[in-house]
Amino acid sequence: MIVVLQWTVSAKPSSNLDYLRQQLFALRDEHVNAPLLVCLPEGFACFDAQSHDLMAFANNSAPFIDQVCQLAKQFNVWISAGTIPIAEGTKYYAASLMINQLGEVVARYNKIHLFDVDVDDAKQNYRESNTTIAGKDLVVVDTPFGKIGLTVCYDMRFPGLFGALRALGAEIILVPSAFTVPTGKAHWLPLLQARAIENQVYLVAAATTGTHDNGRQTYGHSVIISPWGEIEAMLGDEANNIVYLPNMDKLTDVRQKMPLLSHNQFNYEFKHEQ
Ligand SMILES: O=C(O)CNC(=O)[C@H](CS)NC(=O)CCC(=O)C(=O)O
Repeated sequence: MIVVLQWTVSAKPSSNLDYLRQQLFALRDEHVNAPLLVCLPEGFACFDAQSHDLMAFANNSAPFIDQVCQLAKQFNVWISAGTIPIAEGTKYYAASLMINQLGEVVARYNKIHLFDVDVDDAKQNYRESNTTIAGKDLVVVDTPFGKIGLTVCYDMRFPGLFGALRALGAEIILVPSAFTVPTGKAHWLPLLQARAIENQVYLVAAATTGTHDNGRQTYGHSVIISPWGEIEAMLGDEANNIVYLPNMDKLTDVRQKMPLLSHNQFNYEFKHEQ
């Protein structure tokens, strides 16, 4: 089973851990026997805090990561740990960790495409690269749920990344997100549906939602989309969860009937810009 947790992520890491712990308790009562992959939003550790606070957290995020790992072990679940800032020098990576049910970090993807964009909302100018280092490596990780490709939020606008993950064997692609409201209204679903359809993968997008501590708003609408592009489950802008069992036979069927990977005549190249 895939579980998506959507909530209004706080700037306070301990509040976010408390929320995660509460949800894991509730899930354990409801889904005792099924193996669970619990997907958390982008920025779920420490959302949009003042930049010096975020940098301080990023410099010492290991204890927080340990606590998330302990929760995975305690509740016997896999956790897609949305993004956690992990410092290198004076900036940090927006790292998406995959943690197994033993509490081990089995994969780490650093967000590749950084959101340096002007948006018509209250914040207006997003310059993620001021604080964040762009990742360079593609990650597909073997799990009991399938082969999972890792991406983050703004990455969803770059089909080359998703095509490359599919070519590496991805069956499910995760897109933990913190979308703006105007871009979400305009693009969220069509982008995710296109990425699912063209790559014939399940797409799982866990998003943060609502008005955050500093007044910034995010779009919510966490969603799971099938390899045929169907919206299998979607939330609104309230805090809520999705619990969903993907059907891998359906994925195989879609790929067999329309073999896009072998028909594709184009390759994208990954340009390392730095
Ligand atoms: O800042 C944090 O704490 C967490 N990270 C984010 O909120 C990131 C970087 S500012 N947001 C996005 O990538 C939005 C993309 C988007 O909205 C679009 O592509 O339209």
